[in-house]
Amino acid sequence: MLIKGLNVKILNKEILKEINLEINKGINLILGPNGSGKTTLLRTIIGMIKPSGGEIVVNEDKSYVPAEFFEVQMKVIDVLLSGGKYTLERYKRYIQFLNVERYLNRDFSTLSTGEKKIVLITKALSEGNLVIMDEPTSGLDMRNSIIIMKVIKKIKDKTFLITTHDVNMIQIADNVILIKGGKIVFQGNPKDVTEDILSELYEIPIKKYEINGEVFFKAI
Ligand SMILES: Nc1ncnc2c1ncn2[C@@H]1O[C@H](COP(=O)(O)OP(=O)(O)OP(=O)(O)O)[C@@H](O)[C@H]1O
Repeated sequence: MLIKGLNVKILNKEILKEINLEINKGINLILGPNGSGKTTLLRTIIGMIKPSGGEIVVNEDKSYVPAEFFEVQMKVIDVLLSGGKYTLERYKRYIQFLNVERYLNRDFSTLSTGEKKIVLITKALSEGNLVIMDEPTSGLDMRNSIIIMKVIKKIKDKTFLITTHDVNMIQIADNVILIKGGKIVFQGNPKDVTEDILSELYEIPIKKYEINGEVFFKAI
């Protein structure tokens, strides 16, 4: 996917300013403070918001996991099949990986927040080649967050565009995009994300730690 000179205005306010991005296969991770424009960018890519300028070139099938979702009175299996594009066969792999079998005949509205999220992630992973996920690990416990991250990391043939507030996801990314005030302030290799860059992004001191070769960031 290619984004060229993208501008988005909402109620006459510039929310995204001159966004240029090349999004390739692997994990593309977007981080930025609250209100920086992450969700607006994802919503513009999926066509929910009309840009005021620029161009988005997408050649793959998109799927989307929103950060917040509406209650629907549907069985989980029908939520998965909604859209009517694919049969159940298509979903079996990730139903199994993410242990969703046990919910299939439950009413979606009766699931917990985290369980709902896992169902929607199962759907998105099964459907799209460009998988767009808004804070997929928020609301998930540590075990489920790790399971989702490991599953995503194992998938080599898809393009992921993921927003998060979890700076420790940086190390599993192939490409890191930092956004502030509607502008891209950094794009590149996770290894090049320094304490200084993150401290400036969030306007608090952040320190980098290495434990057994793994990198962690922590606000101090
Ligand atoms: N429909 C709207 N009307 C008015 N302002 C909006 C609307 N949608 C978004 N905004 C504003 O645009 C800015 C970017 O919002 P957005 O939801 O994209 O941020 P975000 O980076 O996803 O934030 P968060 O981390 O809090 O989820 C915010 O200042 C928000 O208040």
